[in-house]
Amino acid sequence: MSSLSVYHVSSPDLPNKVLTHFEDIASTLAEQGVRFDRWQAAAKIQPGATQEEVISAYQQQIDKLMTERGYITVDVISLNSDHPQKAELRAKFLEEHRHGEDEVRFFVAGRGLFTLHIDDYVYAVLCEKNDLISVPAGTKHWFDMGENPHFVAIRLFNNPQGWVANFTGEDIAGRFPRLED
Ligand SMILES: CSCCC(=O)/C(O)=C/O
Ligand SMILES: [Fe+2]
Ligand code: NI
Repeated sequence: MSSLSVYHVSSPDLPNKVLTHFEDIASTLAEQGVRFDRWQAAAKIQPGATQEEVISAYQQQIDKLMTERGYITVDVISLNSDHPQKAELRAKFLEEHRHGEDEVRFFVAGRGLFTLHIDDYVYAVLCEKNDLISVPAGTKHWFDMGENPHFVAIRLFNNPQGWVANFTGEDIAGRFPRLED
């Protein structure tokens, strides 16, 4: 079940609130300029499927997002626990970073934990299949795929280079909860 836990930066062990209803998650994130939608990921895709398989299964939804919201590049992260570089990949996304553009991710299988650091608060969003999250450019955040990744996310960019991250060098991510297996 998707969820949102909101913490003060000073209390990583105790969330101020935990939300599990879609409307509550979406409205709380919207107050921070973060868009959280639920789409239908109808095609059956297994983590580990290739980028080509995923894009062709979701071409219609991708085209809709690109046309309506102006994204120009798309790629896919599709990982399962057999991936030989899973530890390195996990470590890279676990460092707090920002992007110069919105971070748009459509989960079409599995799950992952996005954590956003906005002013004095931390918003941990457990995203699952069907969730579409759009985090505004410049928002500090990190992502945990867990020790045994199991997810497929379509990433949309309005930058022709695709994924570019600016790491903040802060160690805040290490203080907040990780994705449980
Ligand atoms: C859920 S897609 C992989 C993570 C990613 O692209 C990112 O930028 C995390 O912050
Ligand atoms: Fe990111
Ligand atoms: Ni699965």
